[in-house]
Parts: sequence; C-alpha cells; structure tokens
Amino acid sequence: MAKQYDILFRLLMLGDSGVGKTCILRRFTDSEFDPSHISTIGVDFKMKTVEVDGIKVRVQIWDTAGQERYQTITKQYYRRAQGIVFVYDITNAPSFQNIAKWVSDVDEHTSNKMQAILVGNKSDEAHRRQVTVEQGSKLAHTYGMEFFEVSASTSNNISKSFHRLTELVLQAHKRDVDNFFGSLDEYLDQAALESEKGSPDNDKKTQSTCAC
Ligand SMILES: Nc1nc2c(ncn2[C@@H]2O[C@H](COP(=O)(O)OP(=O)(O)OP(=O)(O)O)[C@@H](O)[C@H]2O)c(=O)[nH]1
Repeated sequence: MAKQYDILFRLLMLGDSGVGKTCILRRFTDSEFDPSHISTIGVDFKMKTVEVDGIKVRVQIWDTAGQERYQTITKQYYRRAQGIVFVYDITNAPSFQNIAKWVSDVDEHTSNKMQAILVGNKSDEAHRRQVTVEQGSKLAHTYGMEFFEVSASTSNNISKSFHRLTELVLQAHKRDVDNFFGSLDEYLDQAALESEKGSPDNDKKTQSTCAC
C-alpha cells in the first residue's frame, strides 16, 4: 500500500518541567487540552502529518521530561532530531533563564543542520507574565531562532509554530529532499516507459520514506 506521506522528520521538545511541553504537543496532534500536570517520564512521542509546499511531511515529535533526573535519557534523543522546539513559560522567569542551558546542551550534541524555534507558552496567562514579548524575541534573535508566544490552552500559535519549524527543517534538508524527489521523478519516468512497453515491473511501489 502506498504511504500517506513523502518524508519523515523528527522534532524534539525541550524545556523545564511544567512549561507545558506535553500540553502543546497534545493540542497540536489531538486538538485537546488537559490542565492536569502529570510529569513526562523519560521521553514520549506523537505523530502528525503536515503539508508544506505540496510535500506531505510526517513529523514524529518527541516530548521529553523537563525534570533533571531524566537528562541522561533525553540527551540521547538530541542527535536523532532535525528540529527542536525550546519551550519556556511566560509566567515563570526561571524557565526562561534556563533556555540558555537547554540551548548549550543541544549545541554540544548536534549538527549545524539542526533547526530550532523558541516558544513562550501560556500566552493566555498574560496577567501573570514574568517574561515580556521583547525579552523572548530578543533571546530568540540572539540564537538566530524564530520566536512564537503560544497557548496550549487557547491553541494560539500552536499550529503556526510547528508548521514553521517543519518548513525550516525542510529547507535545511532541501538537497536531500530534492535528491529524493529527483530519484522519485526518474523512477516514475522509468516506470511510465516500462508500462508503455508492457513491462510486468509496473506495480512496484512509487513512494518511499526519506528520514533525512
Ligand atoms: N494557562 C495555561 N496553562 C498551561 C498551558 N499549557 C500547559 N499548562 C499547564 O501547565 C502545567 C504543565 O503542563 P505539562 O504539559 O504537563 O508540562 P511539561 O512541560 O510537559 O512538564 P514535564 O513533563 O514535567 O517536563 C499543566 O498543569 C498545564 O495545565 C497553557 O497554554 N496555558
């Protein structure tokens, strides 16, 4: 059976415990918000298909535990990701200050193709804000990242931020993607020729996965 997507990318969510990583992910993949906080143990993941420029990208999003005691486990996932969402809570200044630690941890373990965005969650709680939009935006700029304030509770900017990160990953891996579609085009041309010639080969699968 033909696959329902063209490419698979892995994204990782990082940030302190309680900033809302699990809620953001559930809002994006299942359109749900559960206000209870059950700390993630180790790493969990969810999948979603996102369409960018006509390309169906299957994103596997890894939700990591923010708690210090799981850091050895979560670090093992850094290298396998193509994109990272750094998350802080706009009502919690220490979670914003700790972004520097998360970014430097990732820098130690990843390649320069890694794409990342900075996300300030809980924008619905603006009255309890401890981090201004300007501070968030400035920090993102320092790291060369794009910045979004989001809310898992109201869904503000959730899809937009994941779509943008997927787009950035796709651009960073453009050569791999072009090679993949180039070889797919060649294969389809070849298959069409074979089929004109009545070749028995024309039932081969015409889509495959590129985990760039
Ligand atoms: N007001 C508000 N609360 C939120 C929002 N997102 C998450 N929360 C609350 O923040 C708490 C923590 O959310 P989680 O998603 O469990 O946090 P986490 O970052 O995954 O935490 P760990 O798994 O421990 O790393 C929960 O009580 C949520 O209800 C939001 O957008 N707005």
